[in-house]
Amino acid sequence: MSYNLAQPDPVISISGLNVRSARSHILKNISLQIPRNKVTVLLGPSGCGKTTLLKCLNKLTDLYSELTVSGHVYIDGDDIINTGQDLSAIRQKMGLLSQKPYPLPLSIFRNVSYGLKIQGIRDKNTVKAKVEKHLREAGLWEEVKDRLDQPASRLSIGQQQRLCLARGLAVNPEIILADEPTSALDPISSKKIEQLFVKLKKDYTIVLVTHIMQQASTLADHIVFMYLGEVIEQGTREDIFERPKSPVLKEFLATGH
Ligand SMILES: Nc1ncnc2c1ncn2[C@@H]1O[C@H](COP(=O)(O)OP(=O)(O)OP(=O)(O)O)[C@@H](O)[C@H]1O
Repeated sequence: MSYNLAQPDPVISISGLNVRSARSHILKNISLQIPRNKVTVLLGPSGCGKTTLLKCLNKLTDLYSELTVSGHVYIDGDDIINTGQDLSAIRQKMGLLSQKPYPLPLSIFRNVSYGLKIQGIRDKNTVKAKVEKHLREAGLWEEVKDRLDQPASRLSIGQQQRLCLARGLAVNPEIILADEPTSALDPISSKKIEQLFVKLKKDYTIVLVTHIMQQASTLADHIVFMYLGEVIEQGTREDIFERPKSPVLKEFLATGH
């Protein structure tokens, strides 16, 4: 499957992005476009900067005073790196899924309604309908519909990860950022998350960090291969897996690191 990488309206456009710590140059002059309603996979060996790049997209880098970020990250045309814009408004555009699920210490229902509250939705019937909608989107409704008032902590880890996805979707994001979201999950739960991503890209733009090649080759529309803080190659999965150009990508495909 091929598509035009140079979309007229990429949801995220990055140019000249650099991240430095006192000791190292972590991201080196990254320029990249992330297409709308596609799955973009950030692929590369451990330590190449995938998570740092993901953190730049929702300004989580602000939490690390040791990091200096320069350059531009445009989300829907707004440069979030050089803006006085309210951070929570920027972050509301994005749902974040991390390696391990972190449900709130609340019931299953309230984990999802929490996201609705953030948006000021309080009408009881609307909240109920939206909680069901997002649990369905996250493929969890059938498993939890009879125990919505139970603590989220009683769910399996795979179910908790889908609950966190539902909670993220309840904030009505445009973009889902996922940092190795299946790394703590068993193969069946991992498969479920992968299948959800394929469905969700119809309505959301997904940026997924993984070093699992199988996952990249099943899910990705667009793959960005990173190495030592640089984008080395990007393209469709055919470009990356069948026609790799650079020696480091060839080596990574052959050895996994
Ligand atoms: N807050 C920080 N301070 C200093 N160095 C950092 C910081 N965060 C990340 N780094 C360094 O930046 C480099 C890239 O880290 P990052 O976590 O982005 O890599 P990654 O590709 O996601 O790796 P992995 O696949 O192992 O999670 C690493 O060398 C890491 O030690």
